[in-house]
Amino acid sequence: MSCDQASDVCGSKIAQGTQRQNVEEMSVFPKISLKPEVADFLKSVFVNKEVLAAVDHQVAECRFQKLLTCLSHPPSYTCVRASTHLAPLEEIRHKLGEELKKQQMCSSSAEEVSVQILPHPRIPDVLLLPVDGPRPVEPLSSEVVVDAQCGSAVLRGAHVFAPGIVASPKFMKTGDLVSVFSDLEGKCTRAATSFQGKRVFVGNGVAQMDRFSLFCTDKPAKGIGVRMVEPLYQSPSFDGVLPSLAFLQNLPSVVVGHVLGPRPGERILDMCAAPGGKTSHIAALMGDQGEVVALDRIRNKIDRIRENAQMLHLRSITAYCFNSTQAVSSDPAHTEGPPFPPESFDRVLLDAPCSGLGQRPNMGTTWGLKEICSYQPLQRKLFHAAVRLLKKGGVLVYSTCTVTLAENEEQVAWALETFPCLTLQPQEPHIGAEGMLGAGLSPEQLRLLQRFSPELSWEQTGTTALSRRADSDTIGFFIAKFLKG
Ligand SMILES: C[S@@+](CC[C@H](N)C(=O)[O-])C[C@H]1O[C@@H](n2cnc3c(N)ncnc32)[C@H](O)[C@@H]1O
Repeated sequence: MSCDQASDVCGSKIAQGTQRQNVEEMSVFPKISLKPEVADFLKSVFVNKEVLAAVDHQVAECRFQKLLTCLSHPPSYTCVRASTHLAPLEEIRHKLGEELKKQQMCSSSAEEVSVQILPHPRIPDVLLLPVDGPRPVEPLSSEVVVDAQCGSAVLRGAHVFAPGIVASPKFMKTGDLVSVFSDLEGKCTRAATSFQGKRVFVGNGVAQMDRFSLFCTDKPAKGIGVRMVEPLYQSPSFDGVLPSLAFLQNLPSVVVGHVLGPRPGERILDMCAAPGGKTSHIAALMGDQGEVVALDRIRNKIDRIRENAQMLHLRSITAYCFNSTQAVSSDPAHTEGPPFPPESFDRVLLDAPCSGLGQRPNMGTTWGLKEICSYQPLQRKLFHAAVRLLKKGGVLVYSTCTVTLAENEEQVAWALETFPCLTLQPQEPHIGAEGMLGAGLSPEQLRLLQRFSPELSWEQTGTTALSRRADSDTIGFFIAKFLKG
């Protein structure tokens, strides 16, 4: 079934004319490009037996097709976590508005930049900035090609950084107006002068360096390579804007901190912490009173955790490079650094390494099924350590930024069976959808889970109230909260 056909099937549920118009308006990019084996696997997730017992085959297929479409598009809001441990929300909102106005004045397309900043109606430290797009921008004849990661960053408001550029016109000079294209499959040869492969247009900008500085010197080029003046999706660039007060973070990630519910004076473990977005949120929610232990296996990522803690003036965070699967010690006297004795922590966050298939915008991945399916065993090893390190009566939050059942609902079903001491808990706030059918969980259990599923509201984007749209048009994400009895 084609995407249009799938849309038509869903259209029977709502006003069809409006829906078709919105789907077309929003679908400026092709669906996320996946290896056929990965596309088949994902389809089997969204069109599974339990789902088919509850809804029509075409409805399930439609949800899957919409997922593929919305993954390649950016969410419609930029989410900023405000440092309310340092200043009141209104003050931060005002300062941010002033800073972004200054940015506007420096931009050549000043009048087009939106500075609307909305407080989230239910989350006290969230500010939302609507993303304007897709805008009617015409491509030019001069083309710069960037890698897919850089292309995704541009769609979320960034300028083009020089290391992301893979091709440029032969005689490109500083100040030239250029169109920027994202190389979807990573097939463009570095330093090429043109590229005809699979690519998408992400906007127009002004070259900040010539071709020679990009490709013909010994030193790798640094800094902004193209300053975007007409991005397809317009949202402010946060590079260096109020670094201690405004932290860019996806909305579901901010929800994780609140769901964990840390209290001043507690001892908290963040098992997979880098770059420290959630670690710093936890410390801020505790008013920097207590101890937040942050572990990550990758040494150079530990510096990022420390830098973020310093930038946000948080002293209660201690970061260690450590493999969290080994974080339980048999020596009860060893309490300083990792490994720790069992039952050392009041709350544990397991924001697990995952296949990342909820990230947006993501125009394509070259990963095969082997990579996509490699995370479940690692997540289970980490889960074992998490449960042992948690005190009785303590809270464990498990989260991922992916959409598979294997890494989400199936992990919950496995955890409930493996650890009889765990019970699922309600989440506050609960602004996402409930868990997905397919892992044998009961309706009550599914209601306790929080799955951010942008595909569920994709066609309603044009008509839904702003705050509801911000809650639903997010990255794909999953949260489960357990109590250890
Ligand atoms: C989803 S990211 C964490 C994002 C982070 N919680 C945040 O909000 O900024 C997963 C992290 O797990 C780390 N990781 C993977 N395996 C690990 C292990 N065995 N022990 C500790 N960290 C691990 C990765 O290096 C990666 O930084």
